[in-house]
Order: sequence, then C-alpha cells, then structure tokens
Amino acid sequence: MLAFQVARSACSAARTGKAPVRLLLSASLRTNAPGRPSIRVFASTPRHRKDEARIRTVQPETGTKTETEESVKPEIVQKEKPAGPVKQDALLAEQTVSNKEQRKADWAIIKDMVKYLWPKDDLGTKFRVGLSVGLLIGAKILNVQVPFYFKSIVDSMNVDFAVVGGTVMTVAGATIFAYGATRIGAALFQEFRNAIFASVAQKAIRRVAGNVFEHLLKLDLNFHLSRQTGGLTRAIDRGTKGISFLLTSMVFHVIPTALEISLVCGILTYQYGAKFALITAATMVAYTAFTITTTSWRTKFRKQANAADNKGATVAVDSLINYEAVKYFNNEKYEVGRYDAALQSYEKASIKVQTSLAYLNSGQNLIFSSALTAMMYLAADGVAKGTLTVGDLVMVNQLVFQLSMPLNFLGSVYRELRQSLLDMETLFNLQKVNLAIKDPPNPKPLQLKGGEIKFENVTFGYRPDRPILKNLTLTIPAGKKVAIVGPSGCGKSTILRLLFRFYDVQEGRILIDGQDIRDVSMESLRRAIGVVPQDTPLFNDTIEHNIHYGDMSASPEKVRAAAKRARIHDIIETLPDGYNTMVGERGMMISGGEKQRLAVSRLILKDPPLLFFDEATSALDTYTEQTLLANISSILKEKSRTSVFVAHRLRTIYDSDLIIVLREGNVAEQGTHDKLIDRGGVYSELWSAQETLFVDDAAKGSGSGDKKEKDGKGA
Ligand SMILES: Nc1ncnc2c1ncn2[C@@H]1O[C@H](COP(=O)(O)OP(=O)(O)OP(=O)(O)O)[C@@H](O)[C@H]1O
Repeated sequence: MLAFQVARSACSAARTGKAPVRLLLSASLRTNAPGRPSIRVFASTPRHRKDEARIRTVQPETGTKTETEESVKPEIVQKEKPAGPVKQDALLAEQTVSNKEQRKADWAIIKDMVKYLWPKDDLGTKFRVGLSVGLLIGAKILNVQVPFYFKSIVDSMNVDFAVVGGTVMTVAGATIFAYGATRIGAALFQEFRNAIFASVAQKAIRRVAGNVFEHLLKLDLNFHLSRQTGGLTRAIDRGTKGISFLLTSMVFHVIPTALEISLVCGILTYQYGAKFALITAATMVAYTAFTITTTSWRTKFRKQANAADNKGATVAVDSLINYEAVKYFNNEKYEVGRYDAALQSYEKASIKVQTSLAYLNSGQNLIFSSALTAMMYLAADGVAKGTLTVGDLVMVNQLVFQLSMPLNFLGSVYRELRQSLLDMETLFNLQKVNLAIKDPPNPKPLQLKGGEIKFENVTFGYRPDRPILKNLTLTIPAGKKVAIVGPSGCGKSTILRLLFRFYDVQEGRILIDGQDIRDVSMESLRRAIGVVPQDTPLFNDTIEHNIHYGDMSASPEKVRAAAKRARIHDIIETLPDGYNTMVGERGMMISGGEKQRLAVSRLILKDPPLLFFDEATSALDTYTEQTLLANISSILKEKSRTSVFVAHRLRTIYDSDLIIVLREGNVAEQGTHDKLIDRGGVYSELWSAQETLFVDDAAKGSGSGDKKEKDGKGA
C-alpha cells in the first residue's frame, strides 16, 4: 500500500506543482531580451505562443531583423524522474530515435494535420482555409506592387520642377496614394487572414486535446501511477500549441515564403534579366542551407538548456511541495544549493544558445548583405550605363528587402516547426498508448443476483517478480458484512483494486454472482461497486460538488440527506460558507476525518449494491467512528448489500458476518469473531495485542473509548 500511496502522492504533488512550475519558469529561468526597443514580428503567432516567440529588433540602418532572444522551451514532456536503470535506458532509447524514423513520424503528423486543414465533411473550415489562402495571395500580390509604385514615384520626382512646372500632386499624387493604399491593403488582408484562420486552428486544438483527454481517462491506473500528472498536462498543453503553430506555419509561412520568393525572382528576371535572378536564387540556396545546418547544430544547446530548465523547475517544485519537510529539518540551504546547481547548468547552456544565435545571425546577415551589395552594384552600373533609371535602383533594393522578412522567418520557423512536431509527436503518442484493461467485445452488463464475490485461485503482482496474491481463493457471501484484516502490505487493498478492474489478475478469476468480471462491461461493474478509499480523492471545489460527485443527477436535498447520514452535515452547517466551502487542492483545507465522511456521503449518494470501506474511518475519533459505523450498519440493513471492510482496528469490524485474515497473499484463517478468538490463531493474537493497548490507553485516560467497549460488545 505504501508504494501505491507514494506513487499517488507523487501524482498529486505533480498536479499541485503545476502552477509553481510555470511561475518559476517565467520568473527566474527565462532570460529577457536586451533592453533596447524591439518589435514583435510574429504577427500570426497565436496569443499564447507570443510569449515564447523570439523578439526580433528592427535595425534602423538596414531594416533587417535580427534574432535577439529565444525563449528556451522546456523539454517536450516533463519526463518522469528516472527511477532506475530501466527508465534511464528507456529515455536514452527515446533520444536515439534515428533521423529517418523521426522524419517518418514528422510526416505522419503533417499528414494528420492536413486532415484538420481540409476536413472531409466540414465546408465551413474548407471555406475559411480557402479564404485565408486567397487573402494571403492578395496580400502578397499587393506587397510586390509597393516597389513598383516606389520606383515610379522616384522616377517621376527625378525632374526639374522649375522647368517642367506642376506640383507633387499633379506629378506623382496618384502614385503616392496608390503606394499608401497598397500598403494598407496588404496589411488589412494579412489581419483578416489571421482572424479568419483562427477558428481553423482552434477547432483542431479542441478536437485533438479532447480526444487525448478522453483517452487518458480510459487508460488504466498503472499508467497514471507511473506518470507525473504535471508531465501529462504539459504534454497536452505543448502539443496543442504545436498544432496551432504547425497549421499556421504550413499555411502562412511555408506557402507564402515560397510564393514571395518565386514572385520576386520572377519580377527580377522579367524586369532586369538573368543576372539578378541568378544572384537571388544563389542567395536563397546559401541562406537556406546555412540556416538549416546551423539550426540543427544549435538544437543540442537548446536541448541542454531545456533539460537544465526542467531540472531547475523540478527541484524548485519538489522543495516547495515539501515545504514542511524542508522546515522540519532546517534544510533550506541544501534546497537553495540544489536549485542553484540547476540554475548554473541553465546559465551555461543559455550562454551557448545566445552565442550560437549570434553566429547564426551574423552568417545570415553576411549572406544577405553580400547579395544586396552585388545587386546594388549591378543596378548602379545599369544606371551609369543608362540602361536603368534611379527608380530601378530603388526598386531592386526594395524587392530584395522584401525577401528579407520571409528569409528571416525561415530560420525561426524551421526550428519552431521541429519543436512543434516533437511536442505533437508526444501528444499523438499518448493517444496510441494501448488500453491494458478493456471491455470484452460486445460486453454484457453485470447481472446482480445477491452480490456474491468469489476469488478463485487468484495470483497477482504489480511486478511479475513480486507476487502479492498467491493462488488466493475466498468467497464473500451475498448480502453479508465481511471484513478483511491482516498485516500492512499483505494485499488487502489490492483485492479491491482487482475487483474494480484497475488491474487484471495474472492467474485465476474473480466472479460476481457467477460472472467473470472480465466478461461484463466495466461500466456496469464499476457502477455496482462503491468505494470509500484509504486516501479520499477530492476535487478542488466546494463540499457540495464533492458530495454531488457520487451521483451528478441527485438533488441538493439528497446531497444534504447523504451528508446527514455520514454525520458531516452539522459540521458543514457551522462552516462560514456551508456547503459552498472550498475543500482545497486534494482536500487539504479540511480535516482528515471530514474528508473521510465526505467520502462516505458520496458513497451513500451513489447507493451501490457492493460496498467497500478501505480503512474508511481510520482518521476519526472513537466516538465519531462508532456513530458513523452505526449509521453505515443501518444503511447496510436497509437493502441487502454485500459490504467489505478493510481494517486494522479490529474493534471496528469484530461484528462482521465473516472475518477473513490474510497473510502473505493468502487466507490464513476465516470465520466469525468468536470462532477466530476460540481458534487462538493470528486473529486472536492481533485482537489480544490491540485490546491490551486499548485497556492501557483507557487506564491512562488518553483513550476516548470507555471500559465497556473493552470486549468489543459494547460498541
Ligand atoms: N501500484 C503498485 N505498484 C507496485 N507495488 C504496489 C502497488 N500498489 C501496492 N503495491 C505493493 O503491493 C503490496 C500490497 O499492497 P496493498 O495496498 O494491497 O496492501 P494493504 O494490505 O492494503 O496494506 P495497508 O494495510 O498498509 O493498507 C504492498 O507491498 C505495496 O507496496
């Protein structure tokens, strides 16, 4: 049970830790752009991604944009801390996936995404995509008109106004207005395009995220216990951001860059001949090749920074979650040291990221500026020879500059695209995780006749090398109150988990009223079983909601009636917010005893025929425990129900119809209390030991029970 609880609290801790992770990431791990004025140019980047998009500064002298900062995104999924060699191997294996396989996976995702861009039965989406592409083409065509007007304005200005006469209005007024209108038109087209496309990306995100979430809820307990919940939600979060980026960049970056480059090359060839086109084409090839190779080389620095970033977040979150433990043992310095070590690795990796970025930017600038110089020389030469006008010189300059924007995007889009594909792969892989526990084909619902539960030669272990139940055979008779007792870790809670089909048995079978639980639908099986677990899982919501969870269709009156029966109503009424009191994350804002009673209320509301109480009253004082147990007994008597009580304190179960004593994964003995006492076996020894303690406590006055209860009969 301990391992189960540890794993469970790890999950919950990860959940609790989600907010701090983000807080710390943004507050202390991210470096900011240098303090000079910067313009964000990821105009089409969705809002949530903007924070992560690099900031580029427009250099006033040249107009070219230079990457100045990259947000270092944490690793694709916050991976579970490697718990041993097996997991580390798995992680290594994950990292060494061959490039070929990676490309295959990338293409599979892109193909999948095309389905969202052009869904079969969704005319609306098709229309939006079509319209966005139309607007995009319109914007690009308008954009390439701008240099033409500019050339025309420069040429028409290149006259002696004193000789020719006229004003700016008569000479170039129309062209200047056309120039302005074209620029405005291009900008408007781009904004409309973004607005229209937004719903396509958001719809895709909703569908994928919904499917993944549904799948996650279907996965078995083992999957959830071995993953960090924080990591899972992060995978969904990052994967869905990836979807938006991939769709947006597929439509707005890849296609338009290609379109713009072709248009500019075409115009240069048509207007000024092959030399210009050749230089443009050579620049494109050199720029692209340099960007792609340098980006691939830089990726490892980013990965290192991401890993350090994750480590820092994990350390910080772990320390904050275990705040009390840190304080109990005065280990603040140790924790700060651990955190600083992670920050130091991050610092080193970030410096590499920045320096390699400077190299990338310089190389890109060198290639681009060399091409620009060559073109300007050719154009100036043309002007000198009289084959070109000054306007032509300006137009060449403008056209080439127009290329700088898509080219600059190329580097960032390429890298972001790779990252998005990785994020999405993790997300899509989650959907592929097989369900270990599933319904049989055409399952029948469980037919309850009385509620007899039988374990027949059941062998089960969470790990194959450590069996917990060994050829266990037991019968829980229909309509009876049965107790399962035994030393800690002997498999009492495991019996419940198997019955609920959180896991399937490795050998043997479990029958309810003669039906193998693997042959009936899980929905009907789980509907028939009610559980008050050892550690009550509560939602961070109101008390009302948490009780209501037992039956979402129940009326508020029923909720209150259930609370009364679980002896929690009066306490709730005394709280300032009554039933609207928030219970806090994992119910941390209410006491352990209150949590258990909420769990009992929930069970009463669910009203199932088979009831399981796994140490359900362990956090209560003796008086409240006895009263609650009396209430539970009266509920059991109302209808014929089979109930199973797992308990350590034998005084809470001594009156059961049958007591099963487990030891080392098997039944050591069974019978009624009196029979087992007479037998003088394990139960009798346990009973005597507990009674001695109880009497001692009572004598010292520290126990809350009275002497009358000593033999158990007065309870
Ligand atoms: N998910 C798990 N993975 C691996 N081992 C587990 C898992 N859950 C429980 N165990 C182990 O299985 C054994 C039986 O656990 P179980 O919870 O059934 O014990 P229990 O009899 O209910 O104990 P307790 O009385 O302390 O609650 C324990 O040794 C426990 O550490």
